[in-house]
Amino acid sequence: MAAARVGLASHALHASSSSSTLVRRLPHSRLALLLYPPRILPTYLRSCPYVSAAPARPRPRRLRAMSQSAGTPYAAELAAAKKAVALAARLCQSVQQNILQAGVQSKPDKSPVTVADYGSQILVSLVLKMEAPPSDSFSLVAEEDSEELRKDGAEEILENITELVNETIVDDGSYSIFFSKEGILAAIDDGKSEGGPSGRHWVLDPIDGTKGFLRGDQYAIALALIDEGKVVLGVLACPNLPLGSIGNLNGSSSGDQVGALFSATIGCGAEVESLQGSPPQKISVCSIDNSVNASFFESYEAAHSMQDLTSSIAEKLGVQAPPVRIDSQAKYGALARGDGAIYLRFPHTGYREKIWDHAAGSIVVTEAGGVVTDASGNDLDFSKGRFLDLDTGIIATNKQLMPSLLKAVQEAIKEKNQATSPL
Ligand SMILES: Nc1ncnc2c1ncn2[C@@H]1O[C@H](COP(=O)(O)OS(=O)(=O)O)[C@@H](OP(=O)(O)O)[C@H]1O
Ligand SMILES: [Mg+2]
Repeated sequence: MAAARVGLASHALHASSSSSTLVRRLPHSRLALLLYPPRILPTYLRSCPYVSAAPARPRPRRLRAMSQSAGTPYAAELAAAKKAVALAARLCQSVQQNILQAGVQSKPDKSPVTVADYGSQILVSLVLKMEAPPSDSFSLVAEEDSEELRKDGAEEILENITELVNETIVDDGSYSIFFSKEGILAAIDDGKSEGGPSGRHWVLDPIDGTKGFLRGDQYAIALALIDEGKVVLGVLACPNLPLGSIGNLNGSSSGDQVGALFSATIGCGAEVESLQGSPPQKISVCSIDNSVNASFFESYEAAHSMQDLTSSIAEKLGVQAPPVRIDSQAKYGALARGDGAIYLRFPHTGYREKIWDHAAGSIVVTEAGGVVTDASGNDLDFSKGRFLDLDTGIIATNKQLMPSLLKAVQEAIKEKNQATSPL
């Protein structure tokens, strides 16, 4: 089956270069740092050598306050999470725009994505520390750490990250904070938490789908909160995903707007809004109950999922449509709003799934009425640290299709194992 490809580089360029409603212009306050009591300031913000008040700049572009339903559980955390990923998305968009303009994607050079990865993680960590309600201790389980940046030869990249982060903060205007290089390294290492079954842990993939990011295609900034071992909220910023459906599966959107922000809080449903700040709309998974009419998502990268197995599953279900291959957790977002019916992810043997690749996406889908399980039908367990301890793969769909999907998955796996096992 030929795969439909959702690549929207030209939309991304358009979206990020347009005069954006993502921001509103507010006077830059040099006093902002003083508004936060020292006990909730990040360590690196309390240490004078690392940061200083940023020089005032004209016309800061402060991120618009995101919607927040007071009285709902985790409302303040959700507002902070949305603001964090939207700010990080802004940094990523500007880097991706530069990559595409410079034509780096045709001759892969990992350094721009590295700068964006670290920059995104620093900004998310900063916003969470500044905006989320203080808890006993701040715990962030994130993909990046500073080890590589502390090595000889990494000076230029560290310089670039520092500059980019500081520019993004000044441009936004919410905080009068200026990172030194040491502050940047310390902020990255905020993400070294191991997570676990007790307490609260933020879980972050600063750029999920790095290969898609480099290609100019889909990627996501994925942030979730785990409370006592359960994912309780998730946000997915997908800067290149059309705000409307990609249901026609040919890569073009039903409208011109690009940049979707998915969010979900446990027990409160899932929503999508524009990354530029439109009112959130409730979303739900599709209601298809006959798999013949279903379409399915899988990884864009063949190395990330066993496509022979997914095509055998699709065949057993009678799926007619070609697979829709999208990078990153944008797949979960698209599934949650009914753009497709099934998500299949079957990494090659030996790969261990990380919690930041599924925490945000899975709650967006379950709160939209879907089901996310491993290949044996077990719920995903986010309480075991940085890895998911899984049986074989991850599948997601609506409640009606799950029984037949599980049956097809188990049959296809059995056949594959029989075909590969020595006699
Ligand atoms: N070998 C292998 N097998 C399975 N999965 C892997 C593998 N290697 C990486 N990864 C993880 O996949 C993340 C990207 O998600 P997807 O596979 O859905 O998207 S993509 O098609 O690769 O773009 C990708 O996330 P990022 O590293 O954040 O891009 C990885 O965490
Ligand atoms: Mg990832």
